[in-house]
Amino acid sequence: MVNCIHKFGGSSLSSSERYQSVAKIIITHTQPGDCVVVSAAGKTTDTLVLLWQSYQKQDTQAVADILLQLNNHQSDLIEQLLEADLKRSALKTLSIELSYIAELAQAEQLKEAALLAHGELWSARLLSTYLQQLNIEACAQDARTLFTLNDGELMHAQNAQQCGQLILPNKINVVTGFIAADIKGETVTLGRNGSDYSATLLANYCNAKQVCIWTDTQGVYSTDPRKVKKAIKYGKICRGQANLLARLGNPVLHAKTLSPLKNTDIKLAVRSSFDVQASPTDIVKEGSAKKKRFITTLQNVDLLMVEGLSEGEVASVSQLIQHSLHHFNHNGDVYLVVPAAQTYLVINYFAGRANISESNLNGCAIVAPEQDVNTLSLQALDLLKLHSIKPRFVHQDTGYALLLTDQFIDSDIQSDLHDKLINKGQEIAIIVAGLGNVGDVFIKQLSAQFERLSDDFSIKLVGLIRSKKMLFNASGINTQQWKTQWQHEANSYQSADLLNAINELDYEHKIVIDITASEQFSLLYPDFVDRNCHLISANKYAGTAPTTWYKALRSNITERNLHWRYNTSVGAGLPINFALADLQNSGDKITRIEGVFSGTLSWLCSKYDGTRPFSELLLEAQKMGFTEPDPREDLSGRDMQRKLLILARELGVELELDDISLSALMPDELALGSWDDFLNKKAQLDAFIEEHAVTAKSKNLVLRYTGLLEITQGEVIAKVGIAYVPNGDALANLTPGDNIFVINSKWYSDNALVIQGPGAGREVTAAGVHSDLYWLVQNLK
Ligand SMILES: NC(=O)C1=CN([C@@H]2O[C@H](COP(=O)(O)OP(=O)(O)OC[C@H]3O[C@@H](n4cnc5c(N)ncnc54)[C@H](OP(=O)(O)O)[C@@H]3O)[C@@H](O)[C@H]2O)C=CC1
Ligand SMILES: N[C@@H](CC=O)C(=O)O
Repeated sequence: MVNCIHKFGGSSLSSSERYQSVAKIIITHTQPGDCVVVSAAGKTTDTLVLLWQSYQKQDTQAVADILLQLNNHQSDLIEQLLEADLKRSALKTLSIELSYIAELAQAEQLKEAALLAHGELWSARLLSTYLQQLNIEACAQDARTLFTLNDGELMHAQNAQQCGQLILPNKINVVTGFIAADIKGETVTLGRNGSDYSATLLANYCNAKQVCIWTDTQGVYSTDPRKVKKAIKYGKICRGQANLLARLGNPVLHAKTLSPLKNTDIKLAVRSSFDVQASPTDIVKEGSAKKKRFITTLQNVDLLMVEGLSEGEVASVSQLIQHSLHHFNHNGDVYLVVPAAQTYLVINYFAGRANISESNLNGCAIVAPEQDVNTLSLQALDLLKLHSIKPRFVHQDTGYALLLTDQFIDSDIQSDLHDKLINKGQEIAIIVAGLGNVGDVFIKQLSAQFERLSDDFSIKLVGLIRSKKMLFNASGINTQQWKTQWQHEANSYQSADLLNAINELDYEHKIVIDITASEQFSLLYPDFVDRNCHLISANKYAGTAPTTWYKALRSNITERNLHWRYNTSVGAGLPINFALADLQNSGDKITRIEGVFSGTLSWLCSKYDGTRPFSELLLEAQKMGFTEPDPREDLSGRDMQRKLLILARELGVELELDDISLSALMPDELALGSWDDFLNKKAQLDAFIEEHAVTAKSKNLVLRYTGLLEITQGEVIAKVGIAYVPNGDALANLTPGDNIFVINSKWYSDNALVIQGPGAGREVTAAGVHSDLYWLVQNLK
């Protein structure tokens, strides 16, 4: 039984390293009986086309040179991948084949399709042999034995039978893409990019459950991500829109690819073979995904007016020029959009029934939900006018608008169109983890925040997560009544349930807001990022994770154009991270940060005067929502140590948590055991503090808990701990609960920059998380 047809394009097989990556994907993502459809490696098809053209021009030197080039490329791949007998035999077969091509060329008997077929044959043979070398049951399948065409038409019933007989249920079948045979057994091709078509055809013939197209992009985007940085990757798009896109300039999918899936339940996914963890774009049946907005660009096309176009003619002419074509009715006439380079072939095909209406046009198409098309088309026209672009032809139809001009639409204009038309009205899904002190207040403030942001986005709270239960509702949770909904609908969950729920969300943007203090939850960040979620953290664990993990997370976030905000992880609502980023972005160099970075310890030390036991004050601070869930995180200095590490990393200093020296504000033994054990021993804490306070007082100083980060000529001093501070010192005179950051830099060298204010508390921290959310959403625009 064929479960999945995987397809790997040329870029996925362009080097021996790429073959190795593909083999890894096959090992982890296939089961016996599955098929792997392959294209020619790298630019092999282009080289074979060049060979064909040189042969036609009878340029024997070029033919010999290109054959040598092909030999070198294939031999290198074989040398690097195969061993011993397998290598010798593969090199021998290659040499025989290339000699045979040379002989045919000399005898003037080369045939184009049979020549081009070699690219896919080489890929299938090499990959299957390499898999065998890795002890995987694999075989190469020549698609000319599976797909037969009669007079250009696929013989579906016969092909399904052939596939049923030849696809081996106990092996990985590595099948050549792009090629087929006619009824005489001669090689024919399925057109440029025909390998995707081979994969969906095979899925149809084998009744597979799904097709996975592995490519060099991460999926289907709202526009070309190479030109528009803020292009949005969609998790799901429906087949109708995918079809339109294929005909209107989006190169990821080709119109033909989708046709074998019509009226079937076969799933189709587009995903990256370069970034296997990245979530795919699923191309789903009509109605199974919301309609999305896209902008595609067209370059150098002609507009042909065709008389008496009959059914099937567009498919035939597409096959002839090996390009997806779009046709439409406009004011009673039928038009075809044709790549200018192919116009003469199309005109010939229609033999007097097609005329050029406009030539050498560029343009763009806006594909959108039907109800939005008219407004978007008008907005696009206004924007193009602002860029002094005059359209020559405008057409609107179901689900799209086409604007053609004889001017060039560059990537700046494309970005502007994208910002104003596509980004506007996008949907953002918010998932909040942690509904304790801060989380609860954050959600209370959420509906007002939604209102502030609703001009540009439609934002919904879709997930609430605590340690044991979660509540997910893809169409939105009522922010005012979430507690009632929680009581009735929250369910126990495992991490996999949470990740699946996020996978299913059909939103342009997803933001996971972590207001837990859980290391376990922070370990899911890479999975969230793989699912294209932006992150906001009040939680400090990810920001203080071991450097390798932390760096991998950061680079993954950057690669996917995602954002990670964590301002409240240091200084609660104080804009410390903003300030540091701003100073550094303006060319300053920070050399020293000293201060009190714990609201809890600030409050406790300022409040403590010996009249009440320190432990009593600690319980009060806990009640006020200042402390960590386990206040010993604060007393141990660990929490402040984390904050110092986050600050250091903001300055580009590479440190691990334990590189920051620490002395605790409690006896070490109190760190062990449960919270109740701690409470039973609270007298030890009280005695410890009293002793320090008395010693400080005897020196006319006061007890504080401070942190220091100093960077001088490559030397880093990083420490947190107990300090005795003179009464008049800024660190001594804080309002209880305040944090203070005394910053020295190139510009603030003698007179430090000071940021001071409440450094803990439900309201300020929740407001700080909102500030991160606001920043993030503004940066999605
Ligand atoms: N309080 C403050 O003033 C400030 C806090 N912060 C940071 O904000 C975060 C939250 O603090 P606070 O609200 O006081 O903490 P609370 O203890 O009040 O709340 C923590 C929440 O996290 C949930 N949680 C715990 N483990 C997990 C898990 N594995 N998966 C999902 N949810 C989990 C808890 O769920 P359950 O209810 O099921 O236990 C609870 O709802 C902390 O990281 C803290 O450092 C930052 C600045 C200031
Ligand atoms: N326990 C923390 C809360 C914020 O991180 C503190 O008071 O510093």
